[in-house]
Amino acid sequence: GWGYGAANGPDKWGEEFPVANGPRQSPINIVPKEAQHDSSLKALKVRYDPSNAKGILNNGHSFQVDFVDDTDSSILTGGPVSGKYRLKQFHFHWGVSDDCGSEHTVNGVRFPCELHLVHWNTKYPSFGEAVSQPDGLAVIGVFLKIGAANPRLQKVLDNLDAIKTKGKQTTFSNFDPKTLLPGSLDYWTYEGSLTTPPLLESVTWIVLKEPISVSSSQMSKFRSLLFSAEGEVPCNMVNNYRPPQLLKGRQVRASFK
Ligand SMILES: NS(=O)(=O)c1ccc(NC(=O)NCCCCO)cc1
Ligand SMILES: [Zn+2]
Repeated sequence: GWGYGAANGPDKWGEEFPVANGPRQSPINIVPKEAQHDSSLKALKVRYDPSNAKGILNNGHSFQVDFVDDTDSSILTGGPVSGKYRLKQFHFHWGVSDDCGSEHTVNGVRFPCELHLVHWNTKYPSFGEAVSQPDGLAVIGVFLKIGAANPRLQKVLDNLDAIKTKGKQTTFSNFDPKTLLPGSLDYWTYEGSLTTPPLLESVTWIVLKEPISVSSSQMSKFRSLLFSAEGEVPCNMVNNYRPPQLLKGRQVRASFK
C-alpha cells in the first residue's frame, strides 16, 4: 500500500490514484502577498465538546485522535463554509528534523509539523458520504513552530507510548482540541483535497496564519512512533507529509488584511 517511502511515496501515488494530478490537489505553497483579502469571509467559529474525544490510533501513516460524531456537539461553522461541519478526527504531519514536516508552506517556508482538524458537512448523512463530495469536508490546518514546550499538546503526546506501532489504539477522553488552536483564528482558505490517498477533491482548506508552539524534544516524541506494525522491521514514522502541489489557477483568500 501507499506510504511515504521511495517506492510508495507521494511521487508514486498517481499510479493508483490518478486524481493525484487533478485540478484541486493539496497541500499548496501559500504566498500571502498573492492571497486576496475577502471582506465577505466570516469569522471562524469552532465549538468542541471535550467529552466527544474517543480514542487515539496509530493508523500506519500518522496518529489520529477520533471523536464521537453522531451529534452536532463538536462543530465548525462560519469562516468560508456554509452550514455545519462536524469534527471527526485530528492528526499531524511531521519531518525527520525540525526543518521540514508541514504539508502547506508559507512563502516556501516549511514548519516542523502541521495539525489537521478534519470536519465533515452535516448536509451529508456520514463522513463516508461526505468525503467524496466537493463541499464534503473542511480541514483546519495549524502550523507548529519550534519554541517553548506546549503543555496542551503534551496531553496528546503522553499517549504515544501506548500506540507506538501501526494498528495500536487506546482510549483518549476528555480532551478539547480548541486548546490546540492559536490565539488568532485569522486564516487563508482555498478549495483542495485530502493530502493522502485517496486524495479526494472534497476539502475546503482553512489554514491558520498564527502557528502554535512545539519544543524540539516534543518533536522527538512524534518521531518515536513507527510506521511498522509490532513484530515487523521497525520503520520510524517521520516525513509523513506530501509536498506542495500546483495551484492550477486556484485563488487563495485571506480572512484578514
Ligand atoms: N491530511 S488530510 O487531508 O487532513 C486527510 C484527512 C482524512 C483522510 N482520510 C480519511 O479520513 N479517511 C480515509 C478516506 C476514506 C475514503 O473512503 C485523509 C487525509
Ligand atoms: Zn492531514
